[in-house]
Amino acid sequence: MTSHILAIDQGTTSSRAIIFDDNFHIVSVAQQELTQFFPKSGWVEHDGEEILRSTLATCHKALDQSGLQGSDIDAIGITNQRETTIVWDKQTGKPIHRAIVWQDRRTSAFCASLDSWGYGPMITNKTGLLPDSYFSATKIKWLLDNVGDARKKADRGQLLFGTVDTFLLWHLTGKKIHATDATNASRTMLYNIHENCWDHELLEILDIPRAMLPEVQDSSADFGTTTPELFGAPIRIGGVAGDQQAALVGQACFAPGMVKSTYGTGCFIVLNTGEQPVTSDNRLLTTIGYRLRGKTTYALEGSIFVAGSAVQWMRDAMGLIESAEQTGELAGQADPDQDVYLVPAFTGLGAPHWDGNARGAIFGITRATGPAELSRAALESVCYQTRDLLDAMQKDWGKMGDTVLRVDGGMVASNYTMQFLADILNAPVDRPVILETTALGAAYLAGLHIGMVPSLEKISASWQLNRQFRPSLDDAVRLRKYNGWKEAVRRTLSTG
Ligand SMILES: Nc1ncnc2c1ncn2[C@@H]1O[C@H](COP(=O)(O)OP(=O)(O)O)[C@@H](O)[C@H]1O
Ligand SMILES: O=P(O)(O)OC[C@H](O)CO
Repeated sequence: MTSHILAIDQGTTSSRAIIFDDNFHIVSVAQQELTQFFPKSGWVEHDGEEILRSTLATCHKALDQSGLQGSDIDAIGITNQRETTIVWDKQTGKPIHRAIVWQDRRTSAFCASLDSWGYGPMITNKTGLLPDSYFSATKIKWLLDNVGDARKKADRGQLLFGTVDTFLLWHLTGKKIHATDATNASRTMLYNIHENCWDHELLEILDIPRAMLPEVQDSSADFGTTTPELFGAPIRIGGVAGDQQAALVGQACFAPGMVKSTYGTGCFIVLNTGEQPVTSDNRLLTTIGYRLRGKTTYALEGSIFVAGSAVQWMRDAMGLIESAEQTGELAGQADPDQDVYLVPAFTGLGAPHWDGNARGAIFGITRATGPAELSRAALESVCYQTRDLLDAMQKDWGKMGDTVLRVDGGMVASNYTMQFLADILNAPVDRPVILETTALGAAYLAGLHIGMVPSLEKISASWQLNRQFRPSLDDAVRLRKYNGWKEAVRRTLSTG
């Protein structure tokens, strides 16, 4: 009989559930968009209960569409938007506040203080990260300091913290399992990635009770079973990883030097650096790529906060397009003589600038500029930022000469964007057959745990190319365009 794995991919834009068969072919997909709340400039929130509801709804829908029962599913793998912070009441399971999303900048000033108090190098040494509001730690502190009697309750052990994986695990297992995996833990700015444990000094500085934190497991491990009433039968949960690390697994980037870039709401480039963590001199993050059988594989990561969300902004806030797909077609019609640049610093700029105070800007508009030029500028901005990060990685890692970038995520459906990416990088870009690599990675992790996937080698052998985009832009044009981008960024930085 065929085996099946249900992958839950709880992303920033939407919750998705995907059922894979034992050849890791997709059997069914269900998706539900998530409400985005922007209560103040630079603040971004989600409703934790909506995250749970939409996740369960998509799981049920994927099961219905496939004609399968809960008892036909051998294991669940969970992957999630990372850093997004939920604090909930242990008794009721209800969040004490909306989830503070990874993009939220409300703790920027406090992070700048951490830096000015001299904690920056210690934080980087221990966690591989920089003191930035992107990560969970200062979001937890904000919740404890600003929500009613949260601090008192936390001190009494009545509150729990989790990233989205942990919150889902808690509810899927009937409030039994309070756990996360090493990849998610490595994004909290509270986890010592070298010693593989929560760091007491950081917890003390941020005044966060240790008892709120989940147990940290391998990415492929026993995460408990779902309560029988949810899907009609208990299902084992065998894999958990943050979405960017799950994509690293789904893209089979297992050898040091292999690199993937995922274009969803944001864009995240992750380079496998093997068993040794590499410290960046160029403001990239050192993070955990995956932890299997107690062995940690490290990665260097560059994080861009706005990728597909620039396209969403064009659609929802500006009303310039009706659907995301339209941007590619419009970009192809844009006037080649107009050098229009969009720097989408809607919530600051991530790597390698880390400027939380920068805000978006458009340069080079004339009376003739319209939706076509703006669409092109939005799509190209993602490619320029990828080049910024790969240049930084090249400096840190130094061995990226013939690296081929493996891409995935919603935005890589755009041929225009992928061709421009290859052009501006002057390097090939490989798009795989399965674009749902994040979910695929979570399914592989669950499959490894239950023995359905024998080895990482087997995963590598299964990776299939859909299309390779090869650079075809004239060198002089590439240089002119990229220099124009760098100038646009320079003028956008809050320090500039
Ligand atoms: N054809 C397309 N062209 C450009 N952008 C696209 C296209 N299709 C989807 N997107 C963008 O990709 C994002 C969705 O990607 P997805 O991987 O589902 O995101 P997430 O995992 O962050 O929820 C959206 O922001 C959307 O605007
Ligand atoms: O939801 P995504 O796919 O944009 O990913 C969000 C990242 O995990 C944030 O670090």
